[in-house]
Amino acid sequence: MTSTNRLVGLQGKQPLFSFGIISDVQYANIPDGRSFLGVPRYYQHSILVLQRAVKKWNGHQKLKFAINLGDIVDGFCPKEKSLETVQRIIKEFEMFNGPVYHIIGNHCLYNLSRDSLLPLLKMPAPNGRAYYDFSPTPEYRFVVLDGYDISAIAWPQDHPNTLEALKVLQEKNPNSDKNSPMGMVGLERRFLMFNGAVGKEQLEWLNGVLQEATRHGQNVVVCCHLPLDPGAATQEALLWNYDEVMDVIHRYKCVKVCLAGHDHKGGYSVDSYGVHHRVLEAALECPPGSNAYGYVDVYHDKISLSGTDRMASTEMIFTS
Ligand SMILES: Nc1ccn([C@@H]2O[C@H](COP(=O)(O)O)[C@@H](O)[C@H]2O)c(=O)n1
Ligand SMILES: O=P(O)(O)OC[C@H](O)CO
Repeated sequence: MTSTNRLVGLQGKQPLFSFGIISDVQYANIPDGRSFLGVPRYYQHSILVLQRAVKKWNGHQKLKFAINLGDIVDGFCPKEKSLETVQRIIKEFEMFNGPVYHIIGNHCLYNLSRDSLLPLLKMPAPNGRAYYDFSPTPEYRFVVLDGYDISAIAWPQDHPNTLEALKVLQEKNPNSDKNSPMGMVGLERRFLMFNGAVGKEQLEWLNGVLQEATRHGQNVVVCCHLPLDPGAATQEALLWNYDEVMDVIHRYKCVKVCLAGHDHKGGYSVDSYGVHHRVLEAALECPPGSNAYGYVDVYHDKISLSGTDRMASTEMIFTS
């Protein structure tokens, strides 16, 4: 037995690879505030959480990449400051010694148009898309979904995707404030303007990626700003067509874990097909001095999230 093997034996199995994770930084250089429901939001402190995350990730030394689950800037950021604020946050992410994979969130889109946002976030996606996949090792594939593909906040006002989204909201949400779920019942409460859907073309693309991953025997992690399982998030935070996306995912056995942000308190569930859903606690809601970030160890048979402070640790063991 070599000394390395002995060490592995003592410490348990070594991960195939590891990566850093954070969500909903929602930084703005404005006084602290509260959500609509009164939850405190620490707009200026959140950048410190991000800085501490990056420092920790760099100290770890073995993280292959980091994932930002969306909403790096807050909607209350004064619009004349949007560009410099987004650039400032991206610079903080760039202090990480490795690639960072970004996902767009509603607050990003309140600040900048999709066209200006995407080049700044340097997504590895062709044709101006905000959905993509990457394979950090032969055993794994990551799929990043754009939950604001069909959305009333993500495209020019006359864009077909905006018009399609407005039609959905008109049919599903009776309120004049389309961000209000007032009077809406159960899962129908997700039809809010700050959410959106994955369009038909993206669904077909997802199906193709999962087919290919299955052919290559890869495990898949799906990431989306908007949660995909009612068990892991409040109804008001779900992707409009989470059910259609999950129908595609459940056709295959390769998707083991879905990661999301948006629902700031965080959540965790395992659905009836054994897919793990982990919604991450927001950096924005960390009172000064506290944190919400983590790193994830990836194995053949499980994914283990080690969270800091407000981000709970979660061991996700695969059932098949
Ligand atoms: N229960 C709710 C939640 C939200 N709204 C509307 O959405 C806007 C954004 O909400 P935040 O949680 O990000 O503050 C808020 O300004 C409300 O218009 C709502 O009506 N009811
Ligand atoms: O981060 P926000 O302002 O989009 O809030 C999202 C809600 O918490 C979803 O329930």
